[in-house]
Amino acid sequence: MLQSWTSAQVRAAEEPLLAAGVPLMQHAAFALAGVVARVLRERRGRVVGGQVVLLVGPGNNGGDALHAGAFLRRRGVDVVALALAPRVHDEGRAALLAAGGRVHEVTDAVDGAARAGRADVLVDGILGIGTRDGGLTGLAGALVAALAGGAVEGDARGDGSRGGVVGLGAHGADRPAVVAVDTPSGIGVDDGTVSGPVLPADVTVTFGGAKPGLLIPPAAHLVGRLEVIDLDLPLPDHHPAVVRLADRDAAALWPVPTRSAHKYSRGVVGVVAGARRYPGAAVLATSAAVLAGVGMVRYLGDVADLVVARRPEVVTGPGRVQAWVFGPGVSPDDAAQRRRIEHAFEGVLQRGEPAVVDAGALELLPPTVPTHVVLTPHAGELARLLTDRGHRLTRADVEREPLRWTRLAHEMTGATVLLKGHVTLVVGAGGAVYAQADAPPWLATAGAGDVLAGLMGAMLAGRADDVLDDPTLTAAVAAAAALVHGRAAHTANPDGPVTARGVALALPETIRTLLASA
Ligand SMILES: NC(=O)C1=CN([C@@H]2O[C@H](COP(=O)(O)OP(=O)(O)OC[C@H]3O[C@@H](n4cnc5c(N)ncnc54)[C@H](OP(=O)(O)O)[C@@H]3O)[C@@H](O)[C@H]2O)[C@@H](O)CC1
Ligand SMILES: Nc1ncnc2c1ncn2[C@@H]1O[C@H](COP(=O)(O)OP(=O)(O)O)[C@@H](O)[C@H]1O
Ligand SMILES: [K+]
Repeated sequence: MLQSWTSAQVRAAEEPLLAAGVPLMQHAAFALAGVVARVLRERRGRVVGGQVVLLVGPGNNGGDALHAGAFLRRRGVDVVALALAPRVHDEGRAALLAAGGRVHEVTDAVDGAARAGRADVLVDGILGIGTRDGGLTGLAGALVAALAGGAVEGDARGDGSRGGVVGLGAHGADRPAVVAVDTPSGIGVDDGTVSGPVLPADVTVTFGGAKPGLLIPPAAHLVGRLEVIDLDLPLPDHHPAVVRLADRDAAALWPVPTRSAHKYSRGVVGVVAGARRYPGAAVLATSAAVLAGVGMVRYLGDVADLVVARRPEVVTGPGRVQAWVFGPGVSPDDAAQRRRIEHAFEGVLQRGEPAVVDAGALELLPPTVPTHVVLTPHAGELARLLTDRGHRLTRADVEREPLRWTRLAHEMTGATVLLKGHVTLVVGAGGAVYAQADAPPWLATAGAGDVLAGLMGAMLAGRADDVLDDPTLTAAVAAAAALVHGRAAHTANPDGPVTARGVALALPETIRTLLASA
């Protein structure tokens, strides 16, 4: 499990250690230097003679970079610090100079970007957890915009004149590798927002514990490989701000049948999905539930013949269920499906049956529901859900601030809310937040959401009693389902195209491997 803490939580945790004289910056800088040396070795085969440029801001983040530069200098690395503020960390600056490094005061963004572009490794020590709202501005902003965007020199100067391209470009062995100190500078450290230029990192070396913005999009896309340096900070272990589950966490949440299990004790999942116009969604959702392993799958809808032809294990017609899946391939103006879902919601509200509410069923949601109801919108559906409740939003608004709007949807509806995307966010009881990044982009394909809904329904059916006993469990189960879904896409076809059906078919093998790894 990867846990993360807000800037305020990290500051509170470091306070007693700093008061006791623990040299946290030295520890952080030493570890940072180790990572930079490793990156130099990966790129050039050796550390000695490597060219490192430090981008140094006004605070302790810059101090980390300067001290790391001093350590690297002693290992024979050529280190130049580009000071991007009138004053940089005094001790760090002195340490770098004493070790034979150089400090260059930058006054011109284009000149700074040109110097930075020549490095083997660029260390981004402009801002860390001291970042105020608004992202990078001024000289640092212009320099990073030039580097990150491949901007034309004149653009970076802001004077309209044209010159050579100084940007890093998207790829290429010639561009410097970027190592971010604590966070890529300029991101919203606590919420993952990006409101100005940010240098995308190849590696982010974060201290004490991860920060929420490193896990939440859009900033999460700029982090590269994340390395967490443990500084033994007394962080509130039971109250991380955002969590990312690992395989073993998902395995521990999986409903594994005991020897005495029978099909009813393992759980029945009821699926209200599909229509004559969208029959495939019913097949995919029921298939995923069957293949994820559940006592029984009960299908309610108009395409029962097709579902049974494709999945003979499925039973049709009403009866008892332990958990529901509502909505894949359902249009809210389909009167028969609407009636079935509204009727089933009575069980959800009265008997506490957990439910996954997807696609067309999102529009049939009662005003408020318990947390054992999981909404699974994509960004467009979340925008519509909140617009219907008085917040006019577009898909782009949701993509800019996914945590904010997922949280609001949880607060307004009471449901556990899972926002689908490259990073899948879940906000549940008590405001717990999960951010899963397990899926390849190949998973962005029609029907993949139907598979997620069916798979999650199977998990909830298997743990229906536990979910009722422990309201916090629903969000964890939803996050685990997202993890398994992403892993199944990798299993279906590592690094290549996948179909939703292929992802469903990969579930048994994925779950077996997951349980074996625990
Ligand atoms: N926690 C730990 O355990 C450890 C933490 N360590 C390190 O300390 C780092 C935090 O250092 P920090 O507190 O000095 O803040 P930092 O991010 O360097 O920036 C502060 C300066 O930036 C300025 N500024 C802010 N926003 C701005 C903006 N948008 N645009 C322009 N300027 C802006 C701000 O100005 P002000 O708000 O004061 O006006 C202030 O001058 C942390 O990330 C980690 O690297 C390690 O050394 C040891 C272990
Ligand atoms: N860029 C991406 N990278 C990885 N997974 C993605 C990406 N975009 C979407 N996904 C995943 O693909 C699935 C798509 O679901 P959804 O949008 O509901 O499609 P459908 O309704 O066609 O089934 C979700 O699980 C989502 O998390
Ligand atoms: K930084």
